[in-house]
Amino acid sequence: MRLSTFFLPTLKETPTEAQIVSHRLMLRAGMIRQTSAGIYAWLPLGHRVLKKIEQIVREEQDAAGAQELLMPTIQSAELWKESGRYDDYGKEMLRITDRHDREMLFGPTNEEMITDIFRAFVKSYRQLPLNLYHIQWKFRDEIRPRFGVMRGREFLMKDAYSFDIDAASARRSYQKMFLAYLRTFARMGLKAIPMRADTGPIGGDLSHEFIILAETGESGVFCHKDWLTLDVLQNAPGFDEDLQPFFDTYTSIYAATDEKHEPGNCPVPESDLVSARGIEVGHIFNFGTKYSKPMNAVVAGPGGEPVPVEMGSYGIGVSRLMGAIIEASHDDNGIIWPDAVAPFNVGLVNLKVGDAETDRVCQELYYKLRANGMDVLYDDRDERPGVKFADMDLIGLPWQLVVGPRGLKNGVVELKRRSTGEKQELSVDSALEKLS
Ligand SMILES: Nc1ncnc2c1ncn2[C@@H]1O[C@H](COS(=O)(=O)NC(=O)[C@@H](N)CS)[C@@H](O)[C@H]1O
Repeated sequence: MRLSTFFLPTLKETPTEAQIVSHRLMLRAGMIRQTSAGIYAWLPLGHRVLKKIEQIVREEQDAAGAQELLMPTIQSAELWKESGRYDDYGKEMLRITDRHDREMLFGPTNEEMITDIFRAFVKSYRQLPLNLYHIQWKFRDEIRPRFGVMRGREFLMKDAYSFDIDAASARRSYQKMFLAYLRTFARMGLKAIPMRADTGPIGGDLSHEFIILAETGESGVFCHKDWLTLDVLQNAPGFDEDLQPFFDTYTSIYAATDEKHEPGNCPVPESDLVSARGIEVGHIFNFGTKYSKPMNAVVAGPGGEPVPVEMGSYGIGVSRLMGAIIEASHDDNGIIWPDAVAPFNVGLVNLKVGDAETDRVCQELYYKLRANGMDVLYDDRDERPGVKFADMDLIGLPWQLVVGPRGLKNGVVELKRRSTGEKQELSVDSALEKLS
């Protein structure tokens, strides 16, 4: 992509309405634009990151054996009346009336809808276990949307739903999602700590929130200091193995949100207890027959008897993750994207547009890097080097490859690693090799 034609409306000044660094940087880097309270347009740079985050979530759900589908955003109120949640949900639910005066709503979550789809087709325990998920926009009319995409009103969520014949099998489904979540966040360069949590309007009695430690986080959390150094995926089991030992290990090291933490009843000595702020990037629930009973989602058991299925639901805040990653990975100059979610892998900087040799080498690098499968943002603008370097640091691409007449006289280009600031002078071929 050539920066001279790329729609990247960066801002010079820091927007006053942004209270936290991720919101400030997403606006300055031209990634989003607020269209109304808590609702955003995803501009090209932000959209690229959103798709990369989505793809990692998708791959790890698929690896765990979940199957992707796509449910609509607009739902009938009928289903929510069946489950009894239509009135409970309160003002957060955006209620809509269609032209035939039918009561509809913009879905805040999909337990009812997925249960309706399930009960229409699944009749036997032989078809279980089943885990269906989608990555779809949700609407929750938050009373105070804030912190940019962190607490939006329209936001992108991966929500998965598991169906099992009994509680033991449902626990295994829950454990598979538990492992999938730890793998997912680790791939994004995030340390997510699973914490016992309240179940709230979703329901059930077993629930974990996955929290990223960040001083601007909305959640107050307490955990054993070991969490700060643990590598949970070292020797992690495969999805087809017994996950109970892994699950027991990583749910026994103390970690609790402030709602669950009882200072007088905490097993961790003061000296080992960390109190911090965190961002909830995922939340998983096991809620048994809370929806299958009222909605009559039953299958024929081994003896032919009708069995209401045991369910769980598993959410990841895909759009919230964009903000969480920036909160966890930035410096004074801007964003520092982990390689796995970066909008482009390399920022190619031409220091002297119009200089024949510099232009030629940039063209060659631009062509060869893309031929090697790299996403390249080529800064071919007629701008001063200082502006180019500042923009590249702001948008946070993992690598900057800088080409200028002086370097070329010595047969070198400069390669900079954004996360460390480390710079190397390399020949063109060595740079290509290092980046491929
Ligand atoms: N207002 C919001 N803005 C951005 N992300 C949100 C918002 N509300 C929730 N999320 C994200 O969505 C995740 C799942 O939301 S949830 O309410 O906890 N869980 C559910 O909705 C369940 N149905 C899981 S399938 C949260 O962990 C959080 O990361």
